[in-house]
Amino acid sequence: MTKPIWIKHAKQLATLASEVSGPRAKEAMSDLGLIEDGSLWIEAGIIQAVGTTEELEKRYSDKLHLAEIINATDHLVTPGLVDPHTHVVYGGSREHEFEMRLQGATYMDIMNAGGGIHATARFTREATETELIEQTTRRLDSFLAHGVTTIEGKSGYGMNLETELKQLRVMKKLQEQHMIDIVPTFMGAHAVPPEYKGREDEFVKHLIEDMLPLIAEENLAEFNDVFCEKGVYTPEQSEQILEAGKRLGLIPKIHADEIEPYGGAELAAKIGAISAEHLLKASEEGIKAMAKSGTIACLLPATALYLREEAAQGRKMIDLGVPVAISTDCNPGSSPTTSMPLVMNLACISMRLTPAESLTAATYNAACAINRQNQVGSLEVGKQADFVIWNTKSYQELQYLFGVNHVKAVWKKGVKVV
Ligand SMILES: N=CN[C@@H](CCC(=O)O)C(=O)O
Ligand SMILES: [Zn+2]
Repeated sequence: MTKPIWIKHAKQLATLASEVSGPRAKEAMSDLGLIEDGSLWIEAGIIQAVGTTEELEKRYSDKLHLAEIINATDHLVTPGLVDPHTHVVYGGSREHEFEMRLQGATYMDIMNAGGGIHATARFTREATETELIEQTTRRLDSFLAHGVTTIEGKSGYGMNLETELKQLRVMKKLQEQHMIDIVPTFMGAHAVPPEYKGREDEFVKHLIEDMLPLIAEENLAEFNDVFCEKGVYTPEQSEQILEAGKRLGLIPKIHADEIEPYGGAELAAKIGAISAEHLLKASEEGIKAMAKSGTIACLLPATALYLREEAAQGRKMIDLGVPVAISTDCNPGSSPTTSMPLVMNLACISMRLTPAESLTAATYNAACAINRQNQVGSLEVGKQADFVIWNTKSYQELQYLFGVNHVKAVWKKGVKVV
């Protein structure tokens, strides 16, 4: 039997526990469930008790001598960060596009000329499963090193059945091999594959009739995502794809209003998507509709910065009642990063979230965006013992010190992994 683990004397223990159930909006995003001189008791990878050090010392007085004791004096302890939107499984690299964009080419110019998502699809179609596992493992290690213990991962760099299946199977294998938890999303509608150019509706039909049923039958994904954008998939096509997924039990997500306002936020609210992603150009009506439907805004400030675009209106969304989550969007084109701490900094700097809101967006609300709020995202009895000990004294200091990795230690399911 493994020893119990006692984390004690955390200067600040941000539990993220709250009376509010479900995604947090408005003031609820500021409630971090803080405990000064906080303590956690863990057995078999699961949190058994949360409280002050004094409380847990009394409660477990007859077991203290059996425990592995971790002294977190002077440190902030938070839940393991959750990244609810990544394209982590891909082949190749696109550094030359970075230079093209610096010289004035836009993201869509590059994609329409056969680069962008299409370039990564060519690399990913060619890569073997073993190569993809090797490349992705390096990124997963980097996520853990930055305090991220659960991520979502999307397919979408195949856009043919064979490669979409390959990406999803790679995620399944990595889920077994790696300490990080990966929650899979099917995104066959990430772009229109070149072999279907001019025959978009035929591809939509193929995706609905041939791809989605197989993905669902093999239980390879929990979510279904579409790039709803001018020149990619129309709101009508997106709706058809997402409704077809719903009928098979796949929960809808939408890449919405990233480049142009296109009714994506409105569509997310209409079809009951769990989250809408990007939203840089979302309309006020769309934001209000999302607040009403409780759709989570999954905001990606590192992507906006990398594309040198104005960030999404995170402050306004929270004020209007939309629950906000944040993510790296880790992908080889518009956000090649695994740093959620940087994303938390950017959420404050470029979207004017408060430090407390930013932490909620990167933990509990992020877990809600991938339907894992009962397992991770907060430090509560019965949940996985996924947590980070930071080299800062407070969450305020963590958000203030910019662009540096302050991770001291990362624990996943009660095991120290960093
Ligand atoms: N915008 C669409 N898809 C990804 C980028 C994919 C890529 O450029 O490879 C995103 O969420 O940012
Ligand atoms: Zn994305």
